[in-house]
Amino acid sequence: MNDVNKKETNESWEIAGKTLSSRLLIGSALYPSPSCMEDAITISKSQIVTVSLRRATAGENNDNKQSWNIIKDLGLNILPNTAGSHSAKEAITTARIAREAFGTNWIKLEVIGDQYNLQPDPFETVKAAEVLIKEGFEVFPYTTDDLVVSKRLVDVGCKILMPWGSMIGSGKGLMNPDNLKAIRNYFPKLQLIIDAGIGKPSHASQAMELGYDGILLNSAIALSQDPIKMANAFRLAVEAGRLAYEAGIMQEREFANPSTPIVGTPFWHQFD
Ligand SMILES: CC(=O)[C@@H](O)[C@H](O)COP(=O)(O)O
Repeated sequence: MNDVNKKETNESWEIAGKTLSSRLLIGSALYPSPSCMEDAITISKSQIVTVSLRRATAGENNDNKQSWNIIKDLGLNILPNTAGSHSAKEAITTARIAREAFGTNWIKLEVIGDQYNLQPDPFETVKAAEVLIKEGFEVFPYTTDDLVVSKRLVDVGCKILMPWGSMIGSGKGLMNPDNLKAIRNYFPKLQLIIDAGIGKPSHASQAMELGYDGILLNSAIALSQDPIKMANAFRLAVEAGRLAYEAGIMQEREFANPSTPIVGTPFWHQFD
């Protein structure tokens, strides 16, 4: 590949010991059917798929087995999640079962503290992360955009943080971009993934332009009218946002600045 062609693609990146080309992490729930899920995941080019031990994946409950077989056959990295847990104890038990069931030490730690807005419980999340890291798990904690909670998670050993964009399934995008920027600036080396609340491809681009390392989403793809087309749209948006970040985004200015600089005498005056 020559140098110009190389600039068409994102640089590869590393997370939890894996080198990946895609920065889009995808959920496996809420799709109208297992085959739609398969096509959407394939076209998204995602290399990490999150699956729940406690919840259904695509389609009806009896489609669960079929969905799981499809995901296994895709040969991607599986990120089991603890969705449905409301305490550290519940999440730890779920993570331990998931490690056996899925044969991976990766865990998306999700401890819900409020059922109405599905906000993560920061206290229980930190408690569970500490135990799981000691047990050798690679913890991907779903957290809010609070800097101090992020610091506590790092203190107990988290190398990845997954702050929310906004509430799960809300599609509201980035509620607090300034908070997300603060986390990015405070932890320049940590792997940071936006998890939840992404509703449109432009939200995903915005997060990538802030320098986030990846995006995890589910509802906006699975619940769209055409999940396969939408998965492709999100792939492109994540790639575009990352390319823009790597290219160096221009600083906003308070005043106009001519994009065509005027140098010397305008050419028509030369004939005066
Ligand atoms: C699939 C999963 O793990 C979700 O809990 C995740 O947080 C994605 O949220 P959205 O459905 O809002 O994209």
